Amino acid sequence: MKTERSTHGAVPTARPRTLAQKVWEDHLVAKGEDGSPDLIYIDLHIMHEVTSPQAFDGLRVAGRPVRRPDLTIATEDHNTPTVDILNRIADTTSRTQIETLRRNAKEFGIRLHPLGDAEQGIVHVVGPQLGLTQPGITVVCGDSHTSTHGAFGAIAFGIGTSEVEHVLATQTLAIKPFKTMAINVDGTLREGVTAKDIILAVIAKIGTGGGAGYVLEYRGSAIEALSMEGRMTICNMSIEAGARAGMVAPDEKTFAYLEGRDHAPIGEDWDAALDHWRTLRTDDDAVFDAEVSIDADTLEPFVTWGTNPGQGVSLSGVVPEPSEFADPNDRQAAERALEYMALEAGRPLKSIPVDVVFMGSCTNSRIEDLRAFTSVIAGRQKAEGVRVMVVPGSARVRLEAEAEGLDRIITDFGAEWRFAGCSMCLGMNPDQLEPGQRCASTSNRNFEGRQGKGGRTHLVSPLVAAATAVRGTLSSPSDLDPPAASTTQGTAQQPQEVTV
Ligand SMILES: CC(C)[C@H](C(=O)O)[C@@H](O)C(=O)O
Ligand code: SF4
Repeated sequence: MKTERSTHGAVPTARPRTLAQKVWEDHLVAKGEDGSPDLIYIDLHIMHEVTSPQAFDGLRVAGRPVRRPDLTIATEDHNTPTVDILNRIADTTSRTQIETLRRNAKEFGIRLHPLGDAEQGIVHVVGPQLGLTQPGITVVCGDSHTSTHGAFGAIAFGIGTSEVEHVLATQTLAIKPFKTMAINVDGTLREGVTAKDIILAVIAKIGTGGGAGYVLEYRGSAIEALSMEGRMTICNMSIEAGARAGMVAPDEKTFAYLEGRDHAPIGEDWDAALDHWRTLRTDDDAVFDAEVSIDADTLEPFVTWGTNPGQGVSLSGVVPEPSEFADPNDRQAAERALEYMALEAGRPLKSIPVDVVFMGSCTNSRIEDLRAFTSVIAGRQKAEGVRVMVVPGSARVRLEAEAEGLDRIITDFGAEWRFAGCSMCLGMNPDQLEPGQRCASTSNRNFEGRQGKGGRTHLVSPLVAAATAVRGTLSSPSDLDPPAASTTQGTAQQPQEVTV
């Protein structure tokens, strides 16, 4: 995809810059004067059925075409069922949303990956998988978790429906530059601790509003050690810390992930791209507007106990006492959350039983997430009475998982193996919790009713989700292992295990 903007680094500058500043300045069409927004060029616009209908209506009324259909791509994800996907969608609103997107894509010449297509899936899984998400580009979507794409060193953020219309019409966006915040995560993660635990710990530390107005740059040895999937998990949840965007500087892992993907540059273009991408790092002397540090060595698996993603603690801990919160608002929020979650302060988190385990969402539904999940459940049986749903992020992830035999591990375990989509991440499709049900979920939001009216959500990593599915109570894989002295699996200490 060739865009219309001038050469990379068009704004000559000697001052040390952060990664975000470099990418931003590289996309400036017009600099805003006196505090008014900048106009920036958008390289990639991804769309789904929920936030696009009014934007297309606006274009129709104005008689305007889409300026760059070739930089625009749509997929169906939120309203889609994850079983019987080729049947007529039963719910009228969902069906209308999907049919409207199909009509709009056809009328405006936009590439759409519908249900049943090999590239259909959650919008934030599809972009990277096709190699559309690349270092140094700008990515927007009418969806807050667009921050996911920042894992490649892109500036990627969610926009509202009127902005979607603006981007469709002009391929530009008027927006003020973000302030920059460094999130330094140094050290080595212990076994069983993952990217999801890092980001839950970051949000617990800075709060759900801590990142407001900033683009977060995750850096440090623990971030460098993560796979691209792990980096996507972290950037995905930047919005839950209040930030519109999160980024990781691209490195050899990024390039290796991209090479050979459908839309990755090839030949000389690849070499030229690499030369540019290698410049996309925060300069040594650059100064961030804010910095936060997290010690990776001491992190443990994390779990949320409340109704916002900042209300999280180590899984080995207890439900906190609201009076521990100094801020009266936090105290009140904790009281209300405990009531909604039907939990009492002081209760060990590992004693909490769940009804459902949801393994999916744009936070954790890529192939590596499924590998992590199945590595724990392989050869075991799910806890009795617990419903376990495994939903790949895209049709391609589903195919990959099946080629590796992961689907067999999942169904042998007693879990449901579904088709791709947002599924139980939010209550916009048939996959929902019943009122009062409690769920360990690998998704990113635990708001009241998020997974279905009256449902209760505990956000966890795929490893914790898997161990919880085995034991039926919030657990980490280390709870499943035999004592250190023994290496035998399926012994008397683990009656829940079934040897195959
Ligand atoms: C429906 C969509 C606008 C929304 C978002 O912006 O994030 C959804 O994806 C979510 O996760 O809540
Ligand atoms: S999976 Fe969840 S968070 Fe991601 S886009 Fe879909 S609804 Fe939003």
